[in-house]
Amino acid sequence: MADIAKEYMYENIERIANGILAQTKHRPKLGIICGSGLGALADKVEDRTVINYADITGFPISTVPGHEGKLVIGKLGGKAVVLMQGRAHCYEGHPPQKIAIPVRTMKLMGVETLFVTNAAGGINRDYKVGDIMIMKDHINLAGFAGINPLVGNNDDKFGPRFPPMSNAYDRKLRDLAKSIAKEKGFEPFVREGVYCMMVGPNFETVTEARFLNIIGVDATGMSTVQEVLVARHAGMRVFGMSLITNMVISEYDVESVANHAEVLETGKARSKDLQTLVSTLVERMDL
Ligand SMILES: O=P(O)(O)O[C@@H]1C[C@H](O)[C@@H](CO)O1
Ligand SMILES: Nc1nc2[nH]cnc2c(=O)[nH]1
Repeated sequence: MADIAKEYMYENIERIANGILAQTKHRPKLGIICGSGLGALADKVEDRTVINYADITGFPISTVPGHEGKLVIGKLGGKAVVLMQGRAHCYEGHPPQKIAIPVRTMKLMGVETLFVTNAAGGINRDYKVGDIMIMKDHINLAGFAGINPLVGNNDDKFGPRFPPMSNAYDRKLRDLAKSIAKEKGFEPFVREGVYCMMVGPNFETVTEARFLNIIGVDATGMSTVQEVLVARHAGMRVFGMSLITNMVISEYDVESVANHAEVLETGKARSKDLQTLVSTLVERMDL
């Protein structure tokens, strides 16, 4: 088996984590990754330290609009958090092992729980644009093609060779999120379902959309799953939410097509409710 590249090694991640901790007084136990157009949550973080990904040697940089590329460390809902305002994706040319770096960095900073968010296309035909889907499970379709951040030599300091994945999304946090949604009157647009990662960057063909529906997918996107695999490998607790920014076209020969501008627009429109859901969850969860 090929050796792990130096940049992915424990010692390098430890160096990155210590470098970040040296720049802030906060010691977060919660990490939050904001997907396309969802980075406004960072505005709610108080007493913050902000570091550009470009200033963190070894961090993957995002090149996509809607991903600010900033690490924000401070207080949210009374708790210390480290928030990623945007993420890098495999379709930007990053190997999956590189996508693992920010999650492992958070782990070595002391983070125990990871929240992941993303913009996704609705596959479930009962879903509507603007729905928020609590992630119950995922299908790692990219993994079926061998694209998995855990491939390669396993360093037991990060986690075990064969991590279970049948309980990836924390049940208690999902229940808490659902009860908060009920209390806030969000029930009409909060769902719970299965996310599937496609590598992208193209959106789905009609037949791919139909296939995803048949195999039990509710929403599809181009991220998140690899972060979840790495977090669970490292023993972190995970909670995830998808914002349904568009419905994936599942009829042949229709005029409209998916586009990134629509994704960002919906992100803006539903941003406040998503922020309320996340910040209330942070306030009420045990850490
Ligand atoms: O980072 P996420 O998964 O939120 O971004 C989604 C997938 C693509 O990067 C982009 C497509 O509009 O949004
Ligand atoms: N793969 C995929 N990713 C998305 N991200 C936001 N919308 C979509 C979509 O329709 N398909």
